[in-house]
Amino acid sequence: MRSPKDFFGPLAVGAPAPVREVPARPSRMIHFFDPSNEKMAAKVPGMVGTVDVLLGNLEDAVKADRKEAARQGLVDIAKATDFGDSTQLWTRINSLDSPWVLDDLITLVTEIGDKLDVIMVPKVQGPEDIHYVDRILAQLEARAGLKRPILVHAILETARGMANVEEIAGASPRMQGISLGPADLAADRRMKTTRVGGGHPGYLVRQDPIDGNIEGDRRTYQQDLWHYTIARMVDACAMHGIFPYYGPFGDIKDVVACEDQFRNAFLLGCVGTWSLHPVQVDIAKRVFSPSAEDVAHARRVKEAMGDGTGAVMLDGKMEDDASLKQCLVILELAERLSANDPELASLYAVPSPSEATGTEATGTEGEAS
Ligand SMILES: CC(=O)SCCNC(=O)CCNC(=O)[C@H](O)C(C)(C)COP(=O)(O)OP(=O)(O)OC[C@H]1O[C@@H](n2cnc3c(N)ncnc32)[C@H](O)[C@@H]1OP(=O)(O)O
Ligand SMILES: CC(=O)C(=O)O
Ligand SMILES: [Mg+2]
Repeated sequence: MRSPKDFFGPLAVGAPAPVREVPARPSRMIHFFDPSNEKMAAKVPGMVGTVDVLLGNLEDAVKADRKEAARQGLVDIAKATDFGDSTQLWTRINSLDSPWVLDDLITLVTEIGDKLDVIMVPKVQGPEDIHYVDRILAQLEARAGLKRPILVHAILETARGMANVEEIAGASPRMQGISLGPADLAADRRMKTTRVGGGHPGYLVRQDPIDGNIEGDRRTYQQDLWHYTIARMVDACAMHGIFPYYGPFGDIKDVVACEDQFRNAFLLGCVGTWSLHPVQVDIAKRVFSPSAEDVAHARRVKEAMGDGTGAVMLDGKMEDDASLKQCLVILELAERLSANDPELASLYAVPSPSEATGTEATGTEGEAS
């Protein structure tokens, strides 16, 4: 364990100082693309500004004989593309035990380290994996003369990683967030599913027999296979001031269940999800942006609560310091998203920067519909 005094010191001479706080940039959808797939890669420049994160994937879903092409494809795209202020560039490197990962890190940090915001590390087993990446990144950043540190995102996709999730979340000031990896995690846990995320009709509870008739008509209720895992990941991330994400939803055609899965994660505290196909981008945007109704309600609670202490009645419900805190989470998110999105700013009636210097916006519920 590092001493708290050393935690924010660079791990290599000449490397940029670690961040003290993870930047809270919008990352509602981490959009995956395969840089070795020419058709898919050609679409990437056109997606800048329409997605919060573009992620060049080098790991699973890229064929073994296309690994070098994917790495070089990502370098070429990053060099040729201006990602602007509203889209980040991330990558998912190959796993730490693979023959490709060292070249992934060396090439990407050296060639496009100034453009890369976050490196996603798959199959993280414990804090030792983050420490390994942390030191190598510091050395490569120093050699490349980078001025800002590249952040690290872990995928939770092994039972050991799950058991160590709190230590992983706090392993380095580089830690930006954690995503659920339901496909590998299911395999590693020896779950009996064959899907990439989402629910399963067999995982259910059944209504008690009526009048003792076990063969009678009894309702069943499908349960959420991922509830425990996501909730624990959210707690680990919140505890360490980093961001939790749902991961992939593989049933691309089932946009309804995809939206449900995303919304469960949003309600439990996740800030975003992965989009694997263009059809999932708008679902993620819709789900991970709070509704206009929730924003308007949060604003009313804030106004009604005055100095933020005590209890008031609003529409027949008790509001107090704790419900206000929940409302502030919604308002802070709405303001952050509005800063880059005039449509959301108008939907939420968030004042423009010049208006914000005057008095606070009021009477907005009618406009935010
Ligand atoms: C468990 C995990 O590790 S999940 C993470 C790893 N997996 C991934 O990254 C998968 C990424 N996504 C994909 O590979 C693809 O979307 C697939 C294989 C699922 C489906 O691809 P396709 O069969 O081409 O889908 P489809 O025909 O509906 O595509 C429609 C168009 O969208 C494009 N497209 C598909 N996915 C993407 C994407 N992720 N980004 C940009 N464009 C895309 C296709 O190239 C196609 O373009 P066209 O209209 O010019 O022909
Ligand atoms: C996300 C991922 O890699 C998985 O589900 O295995
Ligand atoms: Mg995986």
